[in-house]
Amino acid sequence: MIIYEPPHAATEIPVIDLADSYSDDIEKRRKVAWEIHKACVDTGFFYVKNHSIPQEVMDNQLELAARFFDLPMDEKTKLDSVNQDSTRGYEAMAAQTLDEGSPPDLKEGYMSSVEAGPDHRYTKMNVPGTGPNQWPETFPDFRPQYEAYVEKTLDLGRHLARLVALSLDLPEDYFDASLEEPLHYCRILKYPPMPKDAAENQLGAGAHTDWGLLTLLLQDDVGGLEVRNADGAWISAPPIPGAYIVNLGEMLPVITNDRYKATYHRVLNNTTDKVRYSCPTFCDPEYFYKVEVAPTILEHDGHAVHPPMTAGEHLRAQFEKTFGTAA
Ligand SMILES: O=C(O)CCC(=O)C(=O)O
Ligand SMILES: [Fe+2]
Repeated sequence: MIIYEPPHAATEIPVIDLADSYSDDIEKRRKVAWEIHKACVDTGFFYVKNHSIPQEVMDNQLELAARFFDLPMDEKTKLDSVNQDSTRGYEAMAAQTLDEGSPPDLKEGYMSSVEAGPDHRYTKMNVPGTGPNQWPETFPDFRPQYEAYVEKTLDLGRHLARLVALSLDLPEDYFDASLEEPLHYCRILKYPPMPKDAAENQLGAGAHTDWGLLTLLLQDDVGGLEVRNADGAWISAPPIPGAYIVNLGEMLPVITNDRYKATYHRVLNNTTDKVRYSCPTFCDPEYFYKVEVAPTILEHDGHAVHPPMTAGEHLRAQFEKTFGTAA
């Protein structure tokens, strides 16, 4: 049983070594899960090292991002996400405002999600916001490399979800079925150096929380990510070579009756002359999975703090909270 304790205000983000989490020895896996438990309660953010993704794969993905953003503008705008209603594709500079009421974010992006062609069950069931991805025709290597990268991060997401399950005294496979075909989103982002004439409170990415289950963030060596701790102070999440940053989305407070945090974060690219590239993968349960308080938590608390919703409804509600129902 997990008793509620108020979180400590973290001054730095913990680094969790995943090596033992791949062990056959359950006690070793539990120890790693306990580290994850503490990080989820205190910060909602942690680094993982000794994970399953080779350095070369990480480097190649950031290089792929740079090559994509170097495509001629008319090639990128052919893939503009505003051309269809599934939010997949190219996101022009300053097209998104993650912190409502702030000036637009100083970033350019591209996003892929579940490849839902005419035969996909989501298409047949008229799931909102679904559809095929938009891949650049003049860059044929892009799609296979991008898709292979997504698969690797989703595998890491599944592994981390097993540790999160253990960290909540749940069966290790608690999330497995929901993550067989995750409702994932994978983005590449390009942040130019912050311009001198940026508007007040105009950032690379405005302060926001993520919406789903787990986010796995790959960032280059430029830095600029900041995370808000339990005291409301912003602490920096500098690049650590070889490590991923993992953070919890808004589904985990629902599952844990608010024990685990979906933490605010933001990006400033304050270096004078370097572009920053990053690649977050949002690993979320499939559309119809019921996001609800976990049985171990319910047993202890006797009630659910948040109403249950399907993963799809939850993401839609988060989207509308951020962009309004008109979006
Ligand atoms: O680029 C980053 O470091 C963070 C991006 C992010 O927080 C997001 O896309 O949700
Ligand atoms: Fe985020």
